[in-house]
Amino acid sequence: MSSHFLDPETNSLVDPQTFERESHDFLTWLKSNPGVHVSPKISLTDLRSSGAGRGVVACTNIEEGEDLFSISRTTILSVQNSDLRTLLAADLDELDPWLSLMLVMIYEYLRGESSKWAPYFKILPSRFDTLMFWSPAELQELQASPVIEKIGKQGADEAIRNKILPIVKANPLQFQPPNYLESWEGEVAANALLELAHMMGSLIMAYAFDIEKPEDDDDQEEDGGDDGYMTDDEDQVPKGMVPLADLLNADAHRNNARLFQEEGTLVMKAIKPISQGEEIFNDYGDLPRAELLRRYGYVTDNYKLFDVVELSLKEICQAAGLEDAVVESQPKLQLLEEFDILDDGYVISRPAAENSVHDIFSAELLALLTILTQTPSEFNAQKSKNRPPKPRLESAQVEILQRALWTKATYYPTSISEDEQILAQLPYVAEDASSRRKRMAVQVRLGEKETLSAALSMLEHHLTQVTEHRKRSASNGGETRQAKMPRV
Ligand SMILES: C[S@@+](CC[C@H](N)C(=O)[O-])C[C@H]1O[C@@H](n2cnc3c(N)ncnc32)[C@H](O)[C@@H]1O
Repeated sequence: MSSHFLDPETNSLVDPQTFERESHDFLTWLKSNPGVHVSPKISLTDLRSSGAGRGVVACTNIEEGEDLFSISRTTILSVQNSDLRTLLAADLDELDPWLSLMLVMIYEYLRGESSKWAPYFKILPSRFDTLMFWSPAELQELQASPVIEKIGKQGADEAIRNKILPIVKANPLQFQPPNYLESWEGEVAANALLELAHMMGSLIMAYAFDIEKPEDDDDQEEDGGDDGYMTDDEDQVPKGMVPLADLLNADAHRNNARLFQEEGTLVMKAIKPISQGEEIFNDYGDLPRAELLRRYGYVTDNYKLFDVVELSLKEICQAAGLEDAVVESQPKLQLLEEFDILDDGYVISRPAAENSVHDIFSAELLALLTILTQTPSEFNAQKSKNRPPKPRLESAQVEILQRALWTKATYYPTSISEDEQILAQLPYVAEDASSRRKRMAVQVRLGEKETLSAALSMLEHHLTQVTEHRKRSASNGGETRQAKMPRV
């Protein structure tokens, strides 16, 4: 059973009756807001026994296209709708969408019952399994997964200390310290704020929606941003907490509802017929399980097909025998950089039966491998053509890729079969955080190893095809070379 829904007073699991009552109070509050409509065909349900917290289910059959609920824009917990917007406008304007919503949520949370969103906060979790909260020992279970580098805890801590704490300290009237603190001064208070800010940051990451201006018409999925809580420039869209819309769990295969952003309201509609008793699912996108874990703190096998393995530029350069991967000292890398096709890392998706090498190994990766295998005279010719190399995947490129993938596999201390055995011994739904997290870590690292292994098998098969083609071509006097070369 998930321990996310704890009674803040007793720190013990909220009992089912209290859980039900909080759901009921939340819905009563929500429906009391102007412009909010909730279909009587849906209800909130307790899914803690399957590790999924609260969820939304159909109480009766629902047709495709039916409105499940609509939430007026004024009910969204956002910078726009909070009084803090008028009280501290200048401070809020200085912050990016993540930090400004974080500050607003801290403000509203500290107001307790005086906040318009008090009944909403009561049903939101205060504990998370997102990677931000894992101990070093728990993170170690992820082994060589690159997701560890993306957690961004240090950057988030710094942003909170440097940007949020000074505003909170300077405005004690707006941000009343909790009872156990006299003021926001000192390290104990700073740590308490850090904890509160991380709670809000994690809620934004796993619950918030990008809120489009009414005139934009693209539908939005929930977006957890990039590394840490902070985001790239392109992800500067205002964010908001949309009550009820964020109580839908997600499932890559069973997605049956979507949030449509209309002029004055956001409407959740059924995108498929939904049968009585069925859970109503959103979709968080095609996320590898490592990302699902980082942003949402859970994994399910339904996201297995999106697993990836990542090779860094450095790992590929090493496999190609280069001394380093410093662009300034490597003319081949420089050339790719000039054409804007050099990356720090390359993502390799989990191969499916219908995939060709072309689907799994990107054109940018193949261009890198191609240039790395060019002889000095080929490279000079390439430079004088002033064109990026045509991506190839023949034996020379395959060899580098195989070497890089084999080396990568050695960074994971356990094998696929060992992980399968470990997984078989771990409880499916664990009450304690450490076994729950261990299970998820093993699922993630196992998925990456399976992806590595499948990519290697695919390369092996491709190499056989390339070799056979060469032999056939040689015995035919080279005539079939262009016509039958395996596609890359
Ligand atoms: C947007 S909220 C959904 C509502 C959430 N279940 C709750 O009780 O507040 C996202 C969180 O729900 C949980 N979740 C979503 N989909 C899930 C699933 N298919 N299985 C288990 N947990 C899920 C994860 O903890 C995730 O961070």
